Amino acid sequence: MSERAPSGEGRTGRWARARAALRTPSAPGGAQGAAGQAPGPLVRAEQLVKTHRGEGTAPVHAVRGVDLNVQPGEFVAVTGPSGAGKSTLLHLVGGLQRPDSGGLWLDGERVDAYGEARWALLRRRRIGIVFQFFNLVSNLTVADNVELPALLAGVPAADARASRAELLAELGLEGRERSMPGELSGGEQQRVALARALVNHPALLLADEPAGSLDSKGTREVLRLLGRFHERGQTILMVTHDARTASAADRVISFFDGQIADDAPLGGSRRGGRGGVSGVLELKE
Ligand SMILES: Nc1ncnc2c1ncn2[C@@H]1O[C@H](COP(=O)(O)OP(=O)(O)OP(=O)(O)O)[C@@H](O)[C@H]1O
Repeated sequence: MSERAPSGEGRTGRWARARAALRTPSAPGGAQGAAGQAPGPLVRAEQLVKTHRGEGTAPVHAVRGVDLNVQPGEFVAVTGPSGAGKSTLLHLVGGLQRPDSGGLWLDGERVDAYGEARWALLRRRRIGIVFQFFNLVSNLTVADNVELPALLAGVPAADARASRAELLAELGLEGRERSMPGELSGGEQQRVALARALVNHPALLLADEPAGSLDSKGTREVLRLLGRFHERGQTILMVTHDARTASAADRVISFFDGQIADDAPLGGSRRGGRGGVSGVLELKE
């Protein structure tokens, strides 16, 4: 790819450019605030409400009036017990589900009323998502899985190939391009899923229990990689029920019964702990 740097700095340079692009003035109040102003939140939610209604079952009030700001470059974990509504919140932010009421802004643009087609475009260009069970396309090779979102976004095939090669090398998957997902370990599959989520250089990476089906070695590896991309400026919003996984983030939101019960930087005065991937690695060693 023509913009590849020769010295192994390819992705670092690209992340720096992605960060710079994020800060280019365009929308008032968004992450791209006017020159000289502090950037606004990349994600802003106001009074988000989502109730699941199934036929013949009682409505479930999964998200009950949530206000949330995620700043560019933050690594935020949403943690809480099973059924608290964490995944529903993540799905709302990623447009996989629509709120019943409330407002949602991404990069300063109001998106809660977007239809499916606009959301699909937005996700393709600006949002990467990793899921607990990887969700790779089982009959496509590793290479094709990673290139697919780039090709769908209209990236020329040669550039998609170059990005895929660069990411797979970075994620320790060189030589596995022709493998099928079923031939890989869980940890390897999650790394492929991470490559796929990052191939279009999304402004926002959403992760739903990214280590939820991995053993301790796979968990350490995935959290280390998330930490590495975060250090380069990647904004990450991750949900997990596991406090140790959450400690990889630098801000932890406790979610309980559809609402935010606590919101604090790890290592901040309220928690007194220490955030960051090195913290979780020590805990898991
Ligand atoms: N599509 C749906 N239809 C009906 N109820 C749903 C639906 N999705 C989630 N729920 C319910 O909404 C509540 C919140 O679910 P959600 O998956 O958001 O919680 P969670 O905190 O992510 O839980 P877990 O950690 O177990 O994944 C739960 O009671 C769940 O059963």
